[in-house]
Amino acid sequence: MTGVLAGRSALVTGASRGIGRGIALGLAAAGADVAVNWYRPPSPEFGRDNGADVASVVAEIEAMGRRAVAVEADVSNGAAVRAMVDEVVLSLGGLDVLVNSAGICPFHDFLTMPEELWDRVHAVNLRGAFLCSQAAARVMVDQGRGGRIISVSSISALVGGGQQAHYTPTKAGVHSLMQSIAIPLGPHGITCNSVLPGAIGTDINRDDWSDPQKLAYLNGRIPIGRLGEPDDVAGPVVFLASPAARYVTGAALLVDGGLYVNLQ
Ligand SMILES: NC(=O)C1=CN([C@@H]2O[C@H](COP(=O)(O)OP(=O)(O)OC[C@H]3O[C@@H](n4cnc5c(N)ncnc54)[C@H](O)[C@@H]3O)[C@@H](O)[C@H]2O)C=CC1
Ligand SMILES: C[C@H](O)[C@@H]1OC(=O)[C@H](O)[C@@H]1O
Repeated sequence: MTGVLAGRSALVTGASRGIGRGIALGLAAAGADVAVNWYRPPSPEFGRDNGADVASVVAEIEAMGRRAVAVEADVSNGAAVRAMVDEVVLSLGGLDVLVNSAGICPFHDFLTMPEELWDRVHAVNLRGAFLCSQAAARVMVDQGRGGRIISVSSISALVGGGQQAHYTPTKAGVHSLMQSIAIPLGPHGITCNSVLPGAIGTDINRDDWSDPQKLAYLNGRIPIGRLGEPDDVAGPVVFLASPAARYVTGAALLVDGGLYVNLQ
């Protein structure tokens, strides 16, 4: 889909690594200029510092001949999100595509789960998608040239996880958010959709997949025959961002190699 996004400006949250990084590179390969959101956690318990990672993503995008800008913000902080979107508009001259990819999943037992952990996972995954979507939509409406909002939900919007009682509701919520905002934004030519990745190899599941039995189980359930990679998610996101998807809104696209349908 080279060139289908030429002249468009995109913002990808959580783009310093993992799926967000893959999406940022995919959008740039399709012709978009890209703002790469990253986050510096207040302490290591909130995740690792992404300063070095984001510099390499910016460099890779610039090497493709596109403009790239790194924008730091905690997506759960409304003031920081609105300042980030203002900075993107100033740097790239507008905003046509938002991809909400920032997310966390600190695996935890249900019976001992602290309220604070529940709140943080919701703040980053769901409140963050709301804040970024609202700030971006305001810009898109003012610009008057339509737009695309795409959120990285999950197969976890459809199925449970024994260590994910805090996480799976946020992923169902993110998809529901896209459905609801598709209604007021449709008349402005702004489409709102979600992608639902299955099991994609990134930092978020590195510890969980260090159990060889779990890894073998997951591999065995995927009809396509392998775990996913960030680039597997980028293609469907580029499609949803492209003119070819102009009549797709409020939709959810499973990107899971068939994991969901393979019960037996
Ligand atoms: N890896 C997988 O199997 C799947 C992942 N997902 C979703 O994909 C998205 C990306 O996750 P991965 O790339 O897998 O994990 P990852 O851990 O590699 O990336 C997460 C990104 O979110 C950023 N982030 C975390 N907290 C943030 C905050 N408060 N503000 C801004 N950015 C923040 C991190 O800095 C990082 O760049 C998440 O929303 C996750 O829920 C969905 C389905 C499957
Ligand atoms: C973090 C998990 O391994 C991963 O995240 C998801 O959303 C998938 O459902 C997997 O559970």
